[in-house]
Amino acid sequence: MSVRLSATEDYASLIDKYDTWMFDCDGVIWHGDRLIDGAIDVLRLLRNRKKTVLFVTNNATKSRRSYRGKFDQLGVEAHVDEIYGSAYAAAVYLSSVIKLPKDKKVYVIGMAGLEEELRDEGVSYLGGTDPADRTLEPFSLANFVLDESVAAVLCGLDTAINYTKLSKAFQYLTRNPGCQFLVTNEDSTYPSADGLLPGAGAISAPLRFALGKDPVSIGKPASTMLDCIKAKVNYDPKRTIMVGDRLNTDILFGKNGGISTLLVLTGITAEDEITGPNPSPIIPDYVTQSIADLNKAAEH
Ligand SMILES: O=C(O)[C@H](O)[C@H](O)COP(=O)(O)O
Ligand SMILES: [Mg+2]
Repeated sequence: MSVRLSATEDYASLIDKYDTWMFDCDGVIWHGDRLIDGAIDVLRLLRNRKKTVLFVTNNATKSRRSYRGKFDQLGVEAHVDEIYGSAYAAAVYLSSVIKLPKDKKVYVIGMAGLEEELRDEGVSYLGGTDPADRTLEPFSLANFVLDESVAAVLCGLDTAINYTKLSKAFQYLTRNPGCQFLVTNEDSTYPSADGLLPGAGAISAPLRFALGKDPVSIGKPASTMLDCIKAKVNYDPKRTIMVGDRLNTDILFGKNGGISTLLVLTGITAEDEITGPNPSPIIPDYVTQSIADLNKAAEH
C-alpha cells in the first residue's frame, strides 16, 4: 500500500530519510523543454541539504553531455556524472556487457545523442542520423548491400523513423547470423510539453511485430542503468529513493534495485491506476502530486 504524502512533516521526514535521490526526467523534472513548476527549487533544496542528486532517464535522444546542456539552459544545476540516460546505458551495455568485438558494428535507429554515447564508448555503428544511409529514399531490397559486420541493431526514440530504417534493421536482424536486437527502452509514450507522443517502445514495435520476437531492453526497469550508476556512485540502497512518473519503468526500476520509490502524478501515471478497482501490481512506496510538493519541507 502506498503512503499518500500530504502534510508538511511528511515531506520533511522523507527528505531526512533519504540521502540519494534519483530523478526520472520526462514527466518529473520537465515536459519537453518546459520545467515543471517548483522542480528547480526542490533540486536546490536537496543540494543545500547535502543530498546526492542523480538524473536517470530512459530518453535516449540526448547524450549525458547534451543533457547537461539542457539542464544549463533551464537553469538547473547538473553535472555529467549525475546524469544517466538509456543512450549511455546502451553504449556501456555494448562495450562492457556484451563486449561487442572491435570489428563488429551496430545498426542504429536513433538520434544524435545515442550516436555520441556509442562513439564515446568506442562502439562502431552505421545508420542513425548519417546522411550516407540515405534513409529518406524508398527502400530497395534488390539494391540493398548487407553489411556483414553488423552484429546488433539498437533502436531508440527516433523522431525521423521511417520504413527504410525499419527495413534495413529487419534485414540485419534476419540475415546476419546472431545479430542481436537491442532497444534503449520501451516506454510506450513520451510526455512532451504539449501532450503525449509515441515513445521509444512505439518506435521499435514494428520490428518486434515483424520479427515475432522481443528485444533486450536496456533502460528502466532493467538493471543495466543501475549498474552504470553503481560503477560511479556509492549509495546506500536503504537510504536511496527513485522518483518517477511511470509505474512499469521508474517504479519497477526502483523495486528491482532494492530502493524506495516515489510516484509523482505530473507525467504518465494517473492516481487511480494504483487506487482504483483494478490497481497495478506495481505499487510505489510513496505518492505525491508533484516533486514541487517536496518544497513544503522547507516550511518545516
Ligand atoms: O523514450 C521515450 O519514450 C521517452 O524518452 C520517455 O519519456 C522516457 O523518458 P523518462 O521519463 O525516463 O525521462
Ligand atoms: Mg518519465
